[in-house]
Amino acid sequence: MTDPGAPLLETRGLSKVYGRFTALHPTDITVEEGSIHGFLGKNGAGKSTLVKLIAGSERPTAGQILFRGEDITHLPLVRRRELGIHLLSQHAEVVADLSVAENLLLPDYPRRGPFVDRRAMNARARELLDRYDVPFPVDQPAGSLSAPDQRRLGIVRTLVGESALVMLDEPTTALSQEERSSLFDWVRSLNAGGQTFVFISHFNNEIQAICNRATVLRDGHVVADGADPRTMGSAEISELVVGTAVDEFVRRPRTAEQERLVVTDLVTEGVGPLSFSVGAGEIVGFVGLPGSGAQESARAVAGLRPVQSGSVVLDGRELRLGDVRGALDSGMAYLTNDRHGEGIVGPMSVRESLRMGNWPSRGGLLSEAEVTRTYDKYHSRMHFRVAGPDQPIEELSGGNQQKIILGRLLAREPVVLILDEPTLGVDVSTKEEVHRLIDELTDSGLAVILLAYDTDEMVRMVDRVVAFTDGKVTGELVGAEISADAILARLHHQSELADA
Ligand SMILES: Nc1ncnc2c1ncn2[C@@H]1O[C@H](COP(=O)(O)OP(=O)(O)OP(=O)(O)O)[C@@H](O)[C@H]1O
Repeated sequence: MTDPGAPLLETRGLSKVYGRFTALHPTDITVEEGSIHGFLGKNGAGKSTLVKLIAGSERPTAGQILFRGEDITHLPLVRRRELGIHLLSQHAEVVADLSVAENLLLPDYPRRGPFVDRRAMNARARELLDRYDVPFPVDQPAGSLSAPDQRRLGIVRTLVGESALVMLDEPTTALSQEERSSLFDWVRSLNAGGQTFVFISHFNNEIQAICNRATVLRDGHVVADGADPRTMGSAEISELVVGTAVDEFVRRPRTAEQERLVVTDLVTEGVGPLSFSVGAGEIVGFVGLPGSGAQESARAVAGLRPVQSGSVVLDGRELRLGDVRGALDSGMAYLTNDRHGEGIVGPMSVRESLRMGNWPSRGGLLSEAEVTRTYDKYHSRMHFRVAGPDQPIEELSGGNQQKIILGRLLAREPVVLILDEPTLGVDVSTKEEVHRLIDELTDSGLAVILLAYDTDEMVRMVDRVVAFTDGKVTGELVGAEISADAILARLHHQSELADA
């Protein structure tokens, strides 16, 4: 039985302390039945901690959780799932080599004697997917689905059986604009059917588009509960989240006087030949759909993809193709948009993580003082919310991990920086600080390639846009030609070409 507007979930004095660090101070919030409730806050504010406590994957230090008025604080995760409380966490991934049906019904497969009854399992999965209007074949490996489809599969999984409250922790990370809006349409239609959601995002426009309630956390404290974000402007939301007004950084466009990176006729695994260049001090935005060559060429230039032919010249020197180490040693730095797959060594401390692979030495010995200097420098610029320099990086919140990985690349003092979604999961105020930092570095000649789904971010940061279609460079926008509409029109034009 649902009762729209009634309290579905309440926390009373709920808190979480890790060692000497308080991630969540005693918290009282209410999530109403039938709402889409946003949890907002800067990196490390305590949003993931709160949803993990509600889901039961972390135990609270003190306080209570009430679900439909019943105290569930001491129920284990599986019992809460049976009540219909589910969490799709930040890095919830499907099991790539299990089929869609296996992922969906894991671990309760229908059995015939000791064996899994595949026919019954597939039929049950089909019925579930049909119910939510999701058209995947049930027997294909889940890993072959696109990123948003994997997200959808994750969500349908939370809806199997009893489902009352689905919490989505940054579900739009790495999704394109189109993929985001289709995910939103779907969440809205489920919500219209009575499903309650908690939604975490660093994008104000997503919060405004989808949430009808919001709770704002700051440094582990609730600073607002129950506000309706649809009635608020983006600047107002940012101010509530950060505590002060947030100035959007807009770069003064520059024209490069000297080429730094020149790529000619590059062919990499079915993409190309591609030719482009980036000047000293220039920021160039790469725009293109998957398979267009935008991301592929960026990865190939950094040595992360095999290259069949072509040349990459950095400051007049030809690089060996497909050689990551060589590219790195020549001053090329690449920020991945898959920080979990490529960027993190879990137990290493924050301080060490910033100099990993780039250890400073003094007289042949590791210079601890220099490692500390690097920490101090980026800590003050990027506002890591950490317990201290020796905290293991795996304990940090998602956005703080992203900042450490970016700091590590900058500490290498590269001459070419390739950034794939640099502010992924980074909060509104730090995003602006990251933009300022990159802008300053271009003053000393750093050449930057930027890939970003957020077109507003691109418009504010780049001097030039290079558009890719079907493995070729197909256009360029410069100066006043650069706008969100012009960039989207390029992308749209490309999808029309792809459909034709
Ligand atoms: N296992 C842990 N041990 C120690 N500290 C932790 C642990 N897990 C989380 N923290 C700390 O608790 C704080 C809150 O983290 P949380 O993941 O809830 O932040 P968040 O608001 O979700 O941030 P983000 O937007 O970056 O994902 C962070 O400062 C984090 O370092």
